[in-house]
Amino acid sequence: MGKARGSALAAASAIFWQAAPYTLILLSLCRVVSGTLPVIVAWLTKELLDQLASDVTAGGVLPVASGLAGTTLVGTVLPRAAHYLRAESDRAVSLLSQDRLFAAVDRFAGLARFEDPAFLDRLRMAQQSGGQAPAQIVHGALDLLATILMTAGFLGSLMVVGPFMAVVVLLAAVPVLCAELSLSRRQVAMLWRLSPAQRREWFYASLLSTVPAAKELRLFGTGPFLRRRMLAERASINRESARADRHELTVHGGLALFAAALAGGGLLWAALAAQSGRIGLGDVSMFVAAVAGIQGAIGSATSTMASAHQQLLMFDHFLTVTRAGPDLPSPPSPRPVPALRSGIELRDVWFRYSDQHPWALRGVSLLIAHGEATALVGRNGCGKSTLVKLLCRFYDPIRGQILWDGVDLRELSLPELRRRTGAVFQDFMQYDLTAAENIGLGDLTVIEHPSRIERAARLAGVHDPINALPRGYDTLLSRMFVSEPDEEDVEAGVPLSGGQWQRVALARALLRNRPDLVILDEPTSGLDPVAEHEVHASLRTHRSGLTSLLISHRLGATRDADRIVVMSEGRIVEHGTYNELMALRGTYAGLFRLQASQYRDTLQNGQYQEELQAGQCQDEPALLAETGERAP
Ligand SMILES: Nc1ncnc2c1ncn2[C@@H]1O[C@H](COP(=O)(O)OP(=O)(O)OP(=O)(O)O)[C@@H](O)[C@H]1O
Repeated sequence: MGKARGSALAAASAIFWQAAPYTLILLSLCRVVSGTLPVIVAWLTKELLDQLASDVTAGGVLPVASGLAGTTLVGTVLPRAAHYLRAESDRAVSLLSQDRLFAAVDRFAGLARFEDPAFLDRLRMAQQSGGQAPAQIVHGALDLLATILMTAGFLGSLMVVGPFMAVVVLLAAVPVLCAELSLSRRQVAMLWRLSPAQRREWFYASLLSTVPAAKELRLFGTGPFLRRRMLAERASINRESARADRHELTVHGGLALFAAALAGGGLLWAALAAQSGRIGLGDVSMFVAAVAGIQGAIGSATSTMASAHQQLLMFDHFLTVTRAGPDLPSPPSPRPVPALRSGIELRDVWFRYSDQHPWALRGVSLLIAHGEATALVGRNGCGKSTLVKLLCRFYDPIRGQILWDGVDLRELSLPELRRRTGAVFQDFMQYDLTAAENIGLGDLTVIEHPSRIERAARLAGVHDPINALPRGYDTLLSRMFVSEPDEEDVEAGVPLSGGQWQRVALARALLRNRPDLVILDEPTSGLDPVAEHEVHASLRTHRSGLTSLLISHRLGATRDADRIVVMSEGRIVEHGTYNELMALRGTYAGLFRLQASQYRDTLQNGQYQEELQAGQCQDEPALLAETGERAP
């Protein structure tokens, strides 16, 4: 434990040194001076009093008096300078440590760490320390250095002046130090114990105050329930901290009485000894300064150490995250990724998310041939998105291989592989940025090229809605970050509808200049039928000649694929063209007929005709195009 703390202190000091080397030197000097200054002041005071008592001339006291004035001046200026240096170093250190933390997070090439609750918890705690931990730890160590210097200086001085007084001061200091250390350990243990309750409290608080949960909270009326849970967590935290405060009050009260009794007794002795001429007036002042200095320093150092100790625990999370090795193995010299020529082959791929999870893929073998459109269908949870995650190499297969033109993905350069892949995921992102930036994030090299962004938007069928926004492509697609002067302006930030957001995500994926592999995981599930029809037509143009993988529960969208692959419980159970699968009359044909029958029933019972006449329904060919059925 001690060794681990030592290594954490060394790591914190290294970050501090890299962030603010000169400030660290100046701060260390400040702490050395602030540790020794009270001892020097006490010596000069003693000297002055002794000289005054021994009737020296006015000129004789001048050097000592000037020295005392000088040190007092330094003592006044020093805390302010140290305060400034501390703030300056805090800024530099937090910038560097935040950068280190998020650079480390960005280095995780896969998803496994982000889906590991224990690791996520560590990451959250490393974030919560806000990059302050390394600076706080070093400040704690410097405070301790100043306390040690001051205590050693006063004890050494008292040993010279009168060993008996040194014993008295030591006797007063040791129990205070022990008690304060034990209190600080208790406090850290308590904070550690309380952290799960605190995190639960934050979780409930965020549910109560964020947009995604707001709808359900209002609809189901769960606000009071969640508020009660949040307050219950707060109440349990309050109970525990009140108990700790009562304990601290008792200990501190006892210690104060003990220290006061010892110091008072010692002072009484010193006064009597001075009166009887056994010690000088200066010795009494030295004694008084030593008692006050040591007790004050120990008091403040222990509270600094308690917070440094707490920061050490936080810093441990920071170190675990920043020192974590790569989550996906990478060869020493990864192979370049050439343009896809023959295809991507999955060879007997088995995968599960952890040893505790069941297999999500069970021996999948599949060729996604170059230039072909492959559609992947199957019921919820059959493993479609998992297969996509493996194709993007967010995870590696547990058994089996995925080959890019015959080369295992694990041997290839991952950044290059990702550059050659374009994807729209089911859980696509909605960035609180402008429309242009939301699309431009798909390829940072063209984020400043409006024509490329517009082309992608047209392809995804979202150009017209964006163009109609108050500030066109420069409209902020959120009101979250609307600046204060614009707050009254309803046009400053405009949220999109769910389907429009989905098209923006599609445009982002299509921005890449002809990626080798395009993965579309339910790219149109939130679109209205007309929009879906348009987007599929547009995608067909974009896809032609490209290798693509389309996942969709709307089977009509898959019938044009060169090959349809049907999955069930982690296995491929059927594959072939639309005609082959329909002729097979297996799972695909069954699912297809089921979907089509729902439309056919509507058509047969006349409801459709009425809706069409009332203008509530799209025309029949468009409907049938969606299901894939031919018009009778
Ligand atoms: N991060 C994860 N950790 C553990 N299990 C997971 C994770 N993601 C998916 N699974 C499990 O893996 C299996 C396959 O899930 P997957 O998301 O691949 O299915 P899917 O076919 O895409 O389903 P859907 O059609 O509902 O999107 C499911 O049993 C699911 O519970």
